[in-house]
Amino acid sequence: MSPVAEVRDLTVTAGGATCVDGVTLGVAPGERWGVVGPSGAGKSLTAAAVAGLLPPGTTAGGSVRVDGTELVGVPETTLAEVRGCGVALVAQDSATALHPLLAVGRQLAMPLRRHQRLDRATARARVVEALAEVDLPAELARARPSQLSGGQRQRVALAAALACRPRLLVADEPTAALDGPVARALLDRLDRALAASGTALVLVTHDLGVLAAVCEQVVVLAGGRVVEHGAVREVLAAPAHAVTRELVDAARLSVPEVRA
Ligand SMILES: Nc1ncnc2c1ncn2[C@@H]1O[C@H](COP(=O)(O)OP(=O)(O)OP(=O)(O)O)[C@@H](O)[C@H]1O
Repeated sequence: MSPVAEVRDLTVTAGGATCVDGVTLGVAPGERWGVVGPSGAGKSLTAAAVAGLLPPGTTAGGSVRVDGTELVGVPETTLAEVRGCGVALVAQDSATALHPLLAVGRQLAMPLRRHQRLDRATARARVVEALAEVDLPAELARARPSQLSGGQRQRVALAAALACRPRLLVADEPTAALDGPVARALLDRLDRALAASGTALVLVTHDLGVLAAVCEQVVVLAGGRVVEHGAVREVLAAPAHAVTRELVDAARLSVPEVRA
């Protein structure tokens, strides 16, 4: 099967500095990759490039293909099409991107109608389904984000990302703003929603426990470069690079926690 995402020799420069330097990565359908590394390693910029959402002031080189469509050096219109349904992003602050006063259902339905050209009734049904996938009741479609808890808002952001049934979800520290039990509950929903839809995942996390619980493959970045990659279980059990060893030592992760 052709890969969902193919990243080849990706570079991202900002203000004359090379922040991502030659990253290569292939994501197969349904596969779950974690991206870890110290602060400033280039994890977020790599994730943003894969999602076609690099911030202004940055320039990408190399190649990022999602579902066969090139994202580097293409017009915003092409990126917008791919973001519609090929790839979706959920970030630490995704919940804050929701309009606080606009009903949840309307916000989730808008991209479905625009990108998938669903009629009103079909979009509404899909919104209810997307909310159910993250364990939120249909009535919540009528609520405004300002009426919800932080955890509920982040679940809505996750439902919004998954509503179009993207082939790839890019999640950049999606639980960083949530406390322990709420974060675990969100990851549990993410896990189940991905399993149900067969959506592949690229997950940026600083938490090796989260990595081990959610992902099968990992890429370790340092200084914008890939220093190690492979199966999570193997990399965490026997880290080959000093940076990975430091991360593992810091997390004091026990091997039985690692996802099979
Ligand atoms: N919009 C931007 N403009 C200029 N430089 C940036 C921008 N975004 C990131 N950088 C720089 O690029 C480098 C990599 O940043 P990035 O956010 O990808 O790292 P990270 O591994 O996600 O770090 P953290 O774990 O701290 O979030 C850093 O040196 C950062 O200062």
